[in-house]
Amino acid sequence: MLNTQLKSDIDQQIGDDHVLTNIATPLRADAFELDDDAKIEIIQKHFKEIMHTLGLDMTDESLQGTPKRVAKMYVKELFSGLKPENMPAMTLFENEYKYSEMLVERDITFYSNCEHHFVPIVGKVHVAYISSGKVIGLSKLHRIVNFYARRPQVQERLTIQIGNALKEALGTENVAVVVDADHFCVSSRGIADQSSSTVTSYFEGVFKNAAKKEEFLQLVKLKD
Ligand SMILES: Nc1nc2c(ncn2[C@@H]2O[C@H](COP(=O)(O)OP(=O)(O)OP(=O)(O)O)[C@@H](O)[C@H]2O)c(=O)[nH]1
Ligand SMILES: [Zn+2]
Repeated sequence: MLNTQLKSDIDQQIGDDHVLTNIATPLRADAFELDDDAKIEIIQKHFKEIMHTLGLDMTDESLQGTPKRVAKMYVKELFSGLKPENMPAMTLFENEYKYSEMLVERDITFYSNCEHHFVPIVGKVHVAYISSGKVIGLSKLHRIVNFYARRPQVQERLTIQIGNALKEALGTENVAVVVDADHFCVSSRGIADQSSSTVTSYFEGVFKNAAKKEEFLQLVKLKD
């Protein structure tokens, strides 16, 4: 039930100013008309063409399997989070202990891909929430992060999608997210800076309050 709601609503949320903020990944209406096998078949064909165009000998034994491998990896792994049915099921529990402080799950490792260059974004996500009566299985926090990471992404959208999904799943406004990531489009090409990282944040509910924000940042040790 909750999951159905998540699937249908999660990409469109009412923002702070009650303006509809569209943070949906831009997908066409017919995005899921083809099944995974059909997508793999088509991507494989096109990827083989790309490799051929680069001048690679596609009869070479080591290269032959690459188009299929890449196609499968795109559909089943790297971009599996495009498919709403891959949204993780949420396990919620009663907050039996009446724990009322923030819960922080820090250093959640994620692997995503930049939608501008299709090269990796690798980083850590730190999330926090304050229970409104329900608590969530800790692994589900990781699964939500990974679901949205498994899409072609920009970091700003990834951050908001994770935050909105947590708010929806937990039925609370009190959610914070910080994403700290290395973009290979910045480090391995282009400007080729290997030492910078990109930090984005999402603070809703009580986390807009300076003291709560500070407490969260202290707990994830982003400060000092
Ligand atoms: N805001 C934002 N920008 C990103 C993200 N990932 C990559 N970019 C940037 O998107 C831009 C892509 O736009 P272009 O300037 O057209 O691309 P480009 O010519 O390859 O740019 P260079 O990287 O400067 O060579 C680059 O500046 C990237 O650094 C992200 O998650 N968020
Ligand atoms: Zn990029």
